[in-house]
Amino acid sequence: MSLLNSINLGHLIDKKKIDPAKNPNFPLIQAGSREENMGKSEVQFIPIHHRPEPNSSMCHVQPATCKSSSLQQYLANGFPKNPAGPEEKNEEDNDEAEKPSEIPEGYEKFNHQMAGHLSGNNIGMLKRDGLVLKPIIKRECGDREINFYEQLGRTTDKTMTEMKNFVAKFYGTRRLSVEGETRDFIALEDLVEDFKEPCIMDIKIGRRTWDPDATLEKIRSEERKYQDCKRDLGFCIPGFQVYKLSNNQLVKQGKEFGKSLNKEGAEDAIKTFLNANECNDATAKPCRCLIVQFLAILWRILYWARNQRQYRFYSTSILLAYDARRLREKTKPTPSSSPSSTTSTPSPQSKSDYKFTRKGSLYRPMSLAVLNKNNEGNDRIPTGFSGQLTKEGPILNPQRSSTGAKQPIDVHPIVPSILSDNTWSKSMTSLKRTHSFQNNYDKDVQNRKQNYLHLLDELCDERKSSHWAVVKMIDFAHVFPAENSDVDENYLAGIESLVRVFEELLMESD
Ligand SMILES: Nc1ncnc2c1ncn2[C@@H]1O[C@H](COP(=O)(O)OP(=O)(O)OP(=O)(O)O)[C@@H](O)[C@H]1O
Ligand SMILES: O=P(O)(O)O[C@@H]1[C@@H](O)[C@H](OP(=O)(O)O)[C@@H](OP(=O)(O)O)[C@@H](O)[C@H]1OP(=O)(O)O
Repeated sequence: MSLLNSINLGHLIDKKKIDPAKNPNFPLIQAGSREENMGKSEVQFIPIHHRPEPNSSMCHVQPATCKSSSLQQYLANGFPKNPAGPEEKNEEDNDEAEKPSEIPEGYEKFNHQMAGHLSGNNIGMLKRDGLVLKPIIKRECGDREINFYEQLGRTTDKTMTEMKNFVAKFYGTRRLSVEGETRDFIALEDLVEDFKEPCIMDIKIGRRTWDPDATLEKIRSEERKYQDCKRDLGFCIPGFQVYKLSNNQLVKQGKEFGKSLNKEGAEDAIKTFLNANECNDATAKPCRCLIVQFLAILWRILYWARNQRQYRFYSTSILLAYDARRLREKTKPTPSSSPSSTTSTPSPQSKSDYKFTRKGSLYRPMSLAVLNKNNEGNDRIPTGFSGQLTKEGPILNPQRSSTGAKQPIDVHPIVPSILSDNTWSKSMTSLKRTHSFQNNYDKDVQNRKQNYLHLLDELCDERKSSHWAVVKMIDFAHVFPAENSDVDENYLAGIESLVRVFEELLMESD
């Protein structure tokens, strides 16, 4: 049996007997077999989207002067250009300075790589026809990642099938001649292909970022990096870029910046990424519509991570991306929202009456109770949420009829008339109800998925149906089979923490 097959059949054999640390070849493919596989995979058809490149003039705009602390300044406007390193250069500089001489015909350099390896003379990932091509630098890492995508493609397991929703589509491998050398690449769906002004953040999940095969030296080097952030948040930020709405500048931050961040710095970086950290505007708030789009998927990944027991996801990342063009449209002041508008008469029960007031994390039962109760202790929005959160997720109350008799939970809640015109409230109601981690999750959530997506569409844009934010799991170079059937606590803790950060941003959002 090939080693590849032994992984595929991992759930049928006694996993306790598999100790990757004691099987240095596991899960490598036997010498030669990968070579044969390389280049054989066929490209599936992907439509080519012709779209204008982001306006290059955006990169010319100089950062606005900021009077706040230097970290704030860097977060808002980027580090000064030199001598800070290549990641602080703007996109145009990168094109100028690193123009690759020998990119194969028909391919382009992929300019939106936030982290990860470069090959040869600064050529990192390539792109073509809606695909990105990730260079295989270390054979064993490449083989592991390819194996993982192949297993995922074949899986019939329910939890792993669910995972396919969170992963870029895999299109096999490519062998290309780059700079006179033959190199192998992994072909993946380009997750930011459709974005006009792609804002992208790579968030590496887990306190532990080394795998069971790591040498002592590798363990030590990983433990030294992103120390504060990994310790306090269970994730770190190797890189991001953002098109700043305030000054139309593209800001890029790389590994060295990420390594300098502590918990507060990382949270600020996330706000910067969300265009919610304007140095000249202390009142800048995250866009609720954007946060909801991210959270909707992050919650599903959280639920998935609570269930998956087959793999250990070391050093994988969550890729967050959105289109600043759409955010700009969304945040444009409309006549009715303009303070000078004479036609907008505030309703006696305006949105602020329903503003969530909360201290601390949604993961504390008390804070959830506060979130959901008004001053009289009654349910603010009849979500059926009890105010109690177990490790398995929120507990829903059986509904009571006017006679006090318990009713089954209404899966199509009637939104009170006061809220019926408020898409946000409807979506929150739906989101909180679908954010059930009880056993009824699948039945409840999956059955109402269409309705739920519809609400999100409505929330994001009345006219356009497509979402403009993406959340995907990427980088499976260090995925190993689980040695026991426990959850991947390291991964789960990182995702829980990331969800918590976004839930807190949701409470701050406008
Ligand atoms: N499918 C994709 N679509 C768009 N961009 C992607 C995709 N996959 C990866 N990227 C971009 O490429 C970067 C590097 O990807 P990835 O982490 O997979 O590479 P790597 O070389 O394995 O990284 P590392 O050194 O952290 O192991 C990501 O930060 C992201 O910006
Ligand atoms: O050293 P860096 O700049 O932090 O980047 C590392 C590095 O690329 C490392 O490769 P290697 O030095 O161990 O060969 C990567 O490890 P893997 O190839 O095993 O994944 C790390 O992932 C990089 O770390 P990071 O991107 O988190 O800074």
